[in-house]
Amino acid sequence: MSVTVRVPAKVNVQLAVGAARPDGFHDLANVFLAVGLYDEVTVTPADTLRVTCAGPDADQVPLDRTNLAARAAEALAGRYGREAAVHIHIAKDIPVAGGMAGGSADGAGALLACDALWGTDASREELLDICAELGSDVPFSLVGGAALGTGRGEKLTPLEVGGSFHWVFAMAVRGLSTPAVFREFDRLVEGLDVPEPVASQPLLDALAKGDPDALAAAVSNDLQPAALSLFPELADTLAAGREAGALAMLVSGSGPTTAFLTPDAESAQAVATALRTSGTCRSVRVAAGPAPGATVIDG
Ligand SMILES: C[C@@](CO)(OP(=O)(O)O)[C@H](O)COP(=O)(O)OP(=O)(O)OC[C@H]1O[C@@H](n2ccc(N)nc2=O)[C@H](O)[C@@H]1O
Ligand SMILES: Nc1ncnc2c1ncn2[C@@H]1O[C@H](COP(=O)(O)OP(=O)(O)O)[C@@H](O)[C@H]1O
Repeated sequence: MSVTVRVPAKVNVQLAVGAARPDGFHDLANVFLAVGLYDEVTVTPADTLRVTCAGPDADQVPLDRTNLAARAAEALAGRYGREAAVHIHIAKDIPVAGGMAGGSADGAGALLACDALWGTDASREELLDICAELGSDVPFSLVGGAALGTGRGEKLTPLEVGGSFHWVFAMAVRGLSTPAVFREFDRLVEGLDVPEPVASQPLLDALAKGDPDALAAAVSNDLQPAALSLFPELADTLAAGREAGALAMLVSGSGPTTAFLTPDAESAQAVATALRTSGTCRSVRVAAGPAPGATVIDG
């Protein structure tokens, strides 16, 4: 018997970053929107814990115990005093090291899949606690939809969304490491007074109304200057999207995936076509959000 869970990618429509905390993390006002690009995580009983992965970026995914899906299975097994004896297969469609929380998605997916396979019947709170131990973005991958993440991003408040937003994502030729981008943020703000991160009310209103023009006027990402500093060519991708008529363009989280907000599904296709021919990115995908969080689709 196997269980398969589908888990979405995310884009951060606002990412406000505070000063580095004593523990090295940064307080955030992180407005997550789940989008319809998915990994599928399948767990099957096995003699020992084993991870396999298929998909365009599969060669960049670690298959050892550092894989977030393996860590999730071990964390749940540890709490319930059992062995994490499962084969975890990841059908990966979310770009790796792209600022779209692909690893976090696999962590949340494996957790939910193992919970169903083993019949542990952990409460939502318990699953969210394990997610927060695995990484700052993992709780949101479980929950999906739209949410404000505070603390290091793990404390979630669900947000109302009044419609579907149409996005184009441009994948870059290489990845960016999240810690390296936060370190670059620290370097760029050195000597400056970094304000407390707060969610933008106009942005929350735009989400609630489902108004793409208002959302376009309100999106922001405090990590964008750091991502551009480490990966200057991203400015060319952003410019290509602007020329193609996107309402707004920004780096997704720590990058280097760039995200383009468009008025509707048809204009998303047009912006995608222009980006594909611009020669400024590796590949282009269209996806709408909000999308549901981790969901058992089989088993
Ligand atoms: C930046 C964001 C925006 O959603 O995502 P990505 O763009 O990478 O997907 C997240 O904050 C990434 O979350 P996640 O990838 O889960 O990070 P974690 O494993 O918790 O932390 C990895 C490293 O990122 C830095 N980090 C992360 C979160 C945070 N609030 N402050 C930090 O300084 C720390 O250096 C930490 O050691
Ligand atoms: N299941 C996983 N899928 C992808 N990357 C993983 C996974 N588990 C651990 N990682 C590690 O996490 C790093 C960040 O990957 P990812 O979560 O895709 O990007 P981001 O943090 O930018 O959203 C990868 O470079 C990889 O070393």
